[in-house]
Amino acid sequence: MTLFTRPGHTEVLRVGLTGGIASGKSTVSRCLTALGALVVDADAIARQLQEPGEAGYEAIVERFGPDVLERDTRRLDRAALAAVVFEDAARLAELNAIMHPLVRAEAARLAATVPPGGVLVQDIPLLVETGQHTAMDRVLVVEAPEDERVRRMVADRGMSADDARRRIAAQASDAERRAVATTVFDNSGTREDLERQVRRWWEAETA
Ligand SMILES: CC(C)(COP(=O)(O)OP(=O)(O)OC[C@H]1O[C@@H](n2cnc3c(N)ncnc32)[C@H](O)[C@@H]1O)[C@@H](O)C(=O)NCCC(=O)NCCS
Ligand SMILES: Nc1ncnc2c1ncn2[C@@H]1O[C@H](COP(=O)(O)OP(=O)(O)OP(=O)(O)O)[C@@H](O)[C@H]1O
Repeated sequence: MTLFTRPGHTEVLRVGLTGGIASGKSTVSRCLTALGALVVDADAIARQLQEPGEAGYEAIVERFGPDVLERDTRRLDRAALAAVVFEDAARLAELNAIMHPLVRAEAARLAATVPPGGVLVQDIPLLVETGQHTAMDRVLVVEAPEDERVRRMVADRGMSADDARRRIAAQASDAERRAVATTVFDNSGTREDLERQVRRWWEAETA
């Protein structure tokens, strides 16, 4: 995919993309990738760092013990770890303290590959919670009604409604994200509606 460079600009436009779980961030990032942005996905980096032998995996096993591994494969049992951390704020803070510095370092390495005048989009679910919005030129927030997000998590990811609500409770609120947004995308309609909002934003920023 060729990266877009803004005519007449040499500086990189740094864009933070966030939203609550299952709000539609991946849909927005796919659209921005197709338009020519470099999208750096914090969830994908975190998962990669949790592969056996990687730094995140090693630190998690040391801190959380073998109960968070699948017995046969020795890979991280994501559901088991999620059950532990989304029930207990102190354990979630321990996991965040392990993962966030590692994710930031890898994200910075990838971000450095954007060309002058390019558009860098950092897709960070916890952008506001981790204070990283202050380093961005723009902050894009995707919103969808909470009940609809819970419905999507239950239907598409096999989560229980209680698990879905616990995960929402571990994140900032829509109001907290909205307070730092430069643009809010409304994903209460169709995917096409959402993509139309993204294209409109892109055209205004890159004209
Ligand atoms: C707890 C884990 C094992 C659950 O894995 P699972 O496959 O179920 O979820 P996945 O990683 O795909 O994340 C899905 C969504 O959950 C939410 N979420 C993930 N981690 C966190 C967290 N620490 N706090 C609040 N919400 C979170 C985000 O909205 C994210 O988009 C995993 O999310 C994890 O290791 N999280 C810690 C690292 C982290 O903070 N990642 C978020 C961005 S850096
Ligand atoms: N407008 C929409 N209408 C119907 N389904 C949608 C819409 N937008 C997104 N979805 C579906 O809802 C789910 C969540 O969307 P998506 O994966 O884009 O959210 P996300 O914010 O990236 O989630 P996560 O926080 O877990 O990374 C997906 O299964 C997606 O296909």
